[in-house]
Parts: sequence; structure tokens; C-alpha cells
Amino acid sequence: MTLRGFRFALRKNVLVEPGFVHVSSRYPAITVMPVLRTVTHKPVGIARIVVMCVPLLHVHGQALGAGTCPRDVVLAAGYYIMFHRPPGYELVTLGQRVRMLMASCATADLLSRASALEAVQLIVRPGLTPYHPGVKGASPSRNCRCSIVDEVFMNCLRCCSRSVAPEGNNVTNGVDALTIVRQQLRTVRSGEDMNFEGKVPHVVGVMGASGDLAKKKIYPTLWWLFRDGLLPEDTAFIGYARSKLTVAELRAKCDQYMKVAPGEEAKYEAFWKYNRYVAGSYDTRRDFELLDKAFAEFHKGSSEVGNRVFYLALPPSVFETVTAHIKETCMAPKGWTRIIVEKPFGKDTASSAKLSSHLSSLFREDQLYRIDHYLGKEMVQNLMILRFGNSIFNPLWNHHNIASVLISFKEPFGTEGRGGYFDEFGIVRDVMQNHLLQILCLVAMQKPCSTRADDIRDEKVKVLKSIEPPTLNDVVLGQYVGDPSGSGEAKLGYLDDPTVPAGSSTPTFASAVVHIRNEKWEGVPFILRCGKALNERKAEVRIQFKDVPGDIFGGMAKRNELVVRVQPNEAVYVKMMTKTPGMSFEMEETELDLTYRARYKGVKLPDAYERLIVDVFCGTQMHFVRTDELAEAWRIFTPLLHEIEGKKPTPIPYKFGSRGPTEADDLLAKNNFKYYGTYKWTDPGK
Ligand SMILES: NC(=O)C1=CN([C@@H]2O[C@H](COP(=O)(O)OP(=O)(O)OC[C@H]3O[C@@H](n4cnc5c(N)ncnc54)[C@H](OP(=O)(O)O)[C@@H]3O)[C@@H](O)[C@H]2O)C=CC1
Ligand SMILES: O=C1O[C@H](COP(=O)(O)O)[C@@H](O)[C@H](O)[C@H]1O
Repeated sequence: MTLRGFRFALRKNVLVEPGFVHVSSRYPAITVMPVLRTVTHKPVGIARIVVMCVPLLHVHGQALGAGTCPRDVVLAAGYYIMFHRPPGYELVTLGQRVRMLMASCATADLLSRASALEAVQLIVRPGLTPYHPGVKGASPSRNCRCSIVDEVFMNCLRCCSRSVAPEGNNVTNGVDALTIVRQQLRTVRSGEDMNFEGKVPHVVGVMGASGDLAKKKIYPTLWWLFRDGLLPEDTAFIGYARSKLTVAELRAKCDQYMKVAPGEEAKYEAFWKYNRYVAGSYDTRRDFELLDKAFAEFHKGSSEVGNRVFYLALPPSVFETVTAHIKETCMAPKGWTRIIVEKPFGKDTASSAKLSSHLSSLFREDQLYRIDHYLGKEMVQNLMILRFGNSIFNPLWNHHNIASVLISFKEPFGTEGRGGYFDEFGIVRDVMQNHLLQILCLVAMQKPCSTRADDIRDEKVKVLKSIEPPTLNDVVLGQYVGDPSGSGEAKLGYLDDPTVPAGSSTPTFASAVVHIRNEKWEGVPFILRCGKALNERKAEVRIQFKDVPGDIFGGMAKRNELVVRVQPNEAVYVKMMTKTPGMSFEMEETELDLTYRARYKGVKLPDAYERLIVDVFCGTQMHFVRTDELAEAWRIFTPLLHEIEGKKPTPIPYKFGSRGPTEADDLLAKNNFKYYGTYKWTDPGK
């Protein structure tokens, strides 16, 4: 159960008392079924708690982790503890210690093996008997010893440790684990803001199916979710676009991006069997009626009950007309309809407000899922856990201790033929106003009162409202030029891209300083920096702490830095000073290092889109952008964007493959970010 669920449950007048235990012989799992009673001891149902030894690797664990899992799940380090309950009932405490365990791990959703075992021992109190439903003569009874459960659980742990080989490719166990997870996905409803209707037919409409985004991102993601059984049982897909394509032609466009592994061919065939394609224009009602018919075909035989997801992978020019037609002709008659909207969500305050008011005239907020795919990234989601699931950071997280915050996005390639789109938007709209600002919100917001989507988004909005719009004086803008000594694409500058208008002054690099005018952050510069055609691919957050006050080391101590590397090679590390080992009393820089590939060997982290699409099916909006959030984001950047467009400042040229304009380093230095250039990292894995 997640912390949010647990806290919620504690407020309800329902008690839990030990029930019966089922030790699965087939899977490494223990099921405990405590009886739920009201405070007057009237039984109200039976909860089900499953402790499964599931190697994360095999279940693509993160896709099912907190926030995205449609059930009450505490994700242990390699184990799931699942709390099931009858619809409408809340599960309450299983004892103070279990509650503490849950609370300590809840937002992090990480339990150590020891604490998973402890939780089980506490849940399965002495006096319970293992119970095998379906076995003749077996019945719930209260007279047995807990040690049997301990023993089985220990065996599960052993079995699990064996199955998580360093490379983690034990397929047999993985398949079993996935089977379990799939079964759970299809049967459980959660009373909070998640709800996975595993048995109801669902149809995903990919609007703009012939396009680039569809073939590179949407169809591959749908296939991976289908392959792993993470979609409702009866899910079909309809592509819609103007081009007259057959499903076979659509498939041919997507094939190279689908990453079909050997052995998955039959499943891949099956995936395409669930696909249809409807060609139609974006502004003709009749075509949308035909699309609606295609949807209805999939709902036949289920009393026409069926849910619909529309993924709008479309150019902004047709957005309004398509959504209006969806609303008029294609809404699910019995079931929900959800609309996934891809950026750009407008170009400035006015255009975004127009789009938002158009959308909200058609759909409720809970039907709208605005994707910012950075919110689906592992380390971006981890920001909440790092901050609020640890007591060490929170007291330091303010202007008393933090000198500056640097949030960076770097890409080692240029516009690659997307110059037409890019030139209209520029790097500020493409990356800074959305991805970097979303990260900033998660770094700077106050603790939300729960992990419910709207509690989090309320806090994000508060941060945004406290940000003063930057002006040109707070910004360094750059544009890449070819590097004559580089090779291939690196020889070419932005203006050499044939899709870019001649003489364009659109920035491909921007560094901007923003200030959050609230009590927590007064005086702390937040520097947002992003660029294309740079020296590396990297997205990271760098929290730089202030110099040690009352220095006794003659200025030798360098500032501490907490670095959260979003990509590549996810890591969290704290740069700190230590005594140089040996006789001397010198000091040197070192780090506390959590490198994911070392700590979570072989764990496959799901793609951001996978997580987010599962979220849409579950109806959780935690990782999606709310209308007011978007309006605030535009309020912050619109004045700057208009100033750039009005004054057309010449961007500073920087070489393809460089770190960007050196003026950006000067901006950092001016804003209380110290770079020493002395830190040396030794990769322990090498
Ligand atoms: N767990 C792990 O995998 C760990 C890896 N490391 C690695 O060690 C290396 C060094 O760590 P890091 O924390 O980056 O150490 P540093 O503090 O030395 O920072 C190095 C980075 O500073 C930036 N920089 C260079 N010149 C300037 C300047 N004049 N002003 C401001 N910034 C400048 C560059 O990044 P930019 O171009 O972005 O500005 C450079 O990559 C990195 O490659 C890091 O990934 C370190 C610890 C743990
Ligand atoms: O939204 C965008 O993001 C990508 C970078 O995404 P990543 O997941 O590969 O980091 C960027 O290339 C693109 O320009 C931008 O529109």
C-alpha cells in the first residue's frame, strides 16, 4: 500500500485482524488474508496481502511502482508487498511496527529484504496457519505456528536471490512473476486516484498515426506494454491519419523502432492483429463517424462497454478541429474517454490559453493528459522520493544552506532535419519552458500533503506562481555553428540545415537564471541550461550547498554538491570532503555515490512513455501537466520569448560538440555557482 493509501486508511474506521494465510506452492509468494472489521467489530470483508519475491528485472518493476501501479503496492527491493482489499473498503494498520515500516519506505516504496521479512512476520502474527485454498480439508484456522511461514518466506528469499543473477536474465522466474503481476493488474481496483479496469475492452486511437512521433515513440511503447501484458486484456489500437495506409504499411513504417527480440515474433504478430487503420481527414465529421464505428467494433459483445484513449500525435494546426470532432462523434458511449495531448501546448500565454480553453470546453480536467515525457523519467520521479522519503535532505533544502541550483539538459546532436519545427519554437519552448521547469518544480516545491496527483500539482503551481519572469538580462542565448575539424554532421551549423530558414536567429542553446520569491528560496538562483549540438548527452540537477561557515581549514573545503543525473546512466551522488587516507591531515574531494547500474544490476528501467501510458490507463494524473500549471509556465517565459522575438538578439555562436558559449559559464559564476575543476571521479566499476 502506498503511503497515501495508508494515511488515508488510517483515517477510516476499519480494523484489521489476522485472517488466514495462503502459501503458494507455485510462485514464491505468501498471501495473508486479514479480516476487515468496523470499529464495532462487524466484519466488512477480507483483505488480501501478498508478499511476492519478484525480481524487479522480470516484471519491469518500475513500470508498476508507486504512482503508476494500479494497485496498493509497496515495492520492496526485489519484492512486492501487495495489499488487496474489497472495493469500497480501506485497509488499516496491521500493527504499529508494520505501519512504521510502511511509513518509512512508503514514498520511496523501497524495503530492504530484512524489512520485507519483518513486515511479513508482523503481518503474519503467531497463531496463523498456512492455508491452501482448493486443497481438500484445508481451512482457515488460528492454531498454527508462524515459523512455517517464516521458513517458506525465507525459501522465497533464497529462491529470489538465486533468480536475480547479476545480469538478471532468469527467464522462467520472470515469466512467472509477470504472470502474477498481470493477474493482479486485471483484478484489482483501487479506491484512490488509480483504477485499472483489466477486463473492460479498451481501444487506443493514435491520431496522426502516419507521423514521426507515432512510429518512433507511440507504437513502440504500445507494443512493449502489449508484449509485457501491462495493458488491459482486451486492448486494441486504431491508427488515424490522412495518408491512405494499410495496417501492413503502417507496420512497415514502425518496424525498425519496435525492438522485437528473438522469440517475440509470435507476440509481435498478435500485436498487429489488434491493430486497425482508418484514413480520414482531420476536419470532416463523416470521417470521424467512420472512426467511431471502428471503435465500436471493438466494443461489440461487451454490451458496448469500453474505454477509449486518444493519443494526439498531431501538428498543433489540427489540434482544435480534431479534438472537437472527437468530442462530437467519438466519445465512448459507455466507459471513459481520455485524451493524451503532446506538446507544444501553445507558443505563449495567449495561444496556450486559447488551446486550454478550447480543450476545457470539450473535456473535463480528469480526461486530459498533457504529456511532458520528462515526468516519466526514473530520476525525475525519484526527486520526490529523495526529497521527502529521506530525513537528511529536507532540513537543508532552503536558502540557508543551498547556494544555487543548476538544472541542465544537453544533447550531442543538432536539429537533424527537424529544423522547420524547431525554428518556429526554439530551445526555450522546446526544452526549458517544459522539461526543465517541471524538474525545477519538483526540486523546489514544498512537501505536498499527500502523493495524490492534485496535492502534488497544487504544490508545483505554488512554486511557479512565485517565479519572477526572467528577462534578456538573465539569459545567455547561443546558436551552434559547424566545427570544421569535426566529422559528419558536426561540420554543419544550425543554419546549414536546409529545413532552417536562412539567417534565422533562433537559439539552440539557452541558459536562464530564475528566482523563486518565497520564504524557502529567497536569494537562491535557479539556473536552467539547455542546448543542442553540445559535447555530450546529459540531463542533471546540481544542488550546490553554501561554503562551510566558520572555516577552520584555510579555504580548502570545496562546496558540497548533490547531483541527480537523470540521464544517461542514472545516478545520485553527493560531492563531499574527506580526510585524505593515511598519515596526513589533508582533505580531498570525494563522493557518496548511488550509481544505478551498480546498485540495481540488470534492472531494466522502463521508458518514460511506458510509465506514462500505463498511468493513463490507471487514471492517475500525478505525472501529467494540469491546465493551471501550464498557464503559469507560460506566464514565466512569455515575456522573455516576446522580447527575443521582438529584439531578435544575435545568439552567441558556439561550435558543434562544444560545451556551449563560455558566457554561460560566466552566468553561472555570477549566480553563486562555483566551479572548481578539481574534482576527480574514479569509476569503481572500472
Ligand atoms: N555515479 C557516477 O556515475 C558518478 C560519476 N561522476 C562523473 O565524474 C565526472 C565529474 O563529476 P562532476 O560532478 O561533473 O564534476 P565537476 O564538478 O568537476 O564538474 C564537471 C563538469 O563541470 C562543468 N564545467 C566545466 N567547466 C566549467 C566551468 N568553467 N564552469 C562551470 N562548469 C563547468 C562541465 O559540465 P557541463 O558542460 O555540463 O557544464 C563538467 O563536465 C562526471 O563525468 C560525472 O558524471 C562523478 C560522481 C559519480
Ligand atoms: O521534448 C523533447 O525532448 C527531446 C529529448 O528527449 P530525451 O528523452 O531524449 O532526453 C529533444 O530531443 C526534443 O528536441 C524535445 O522536443
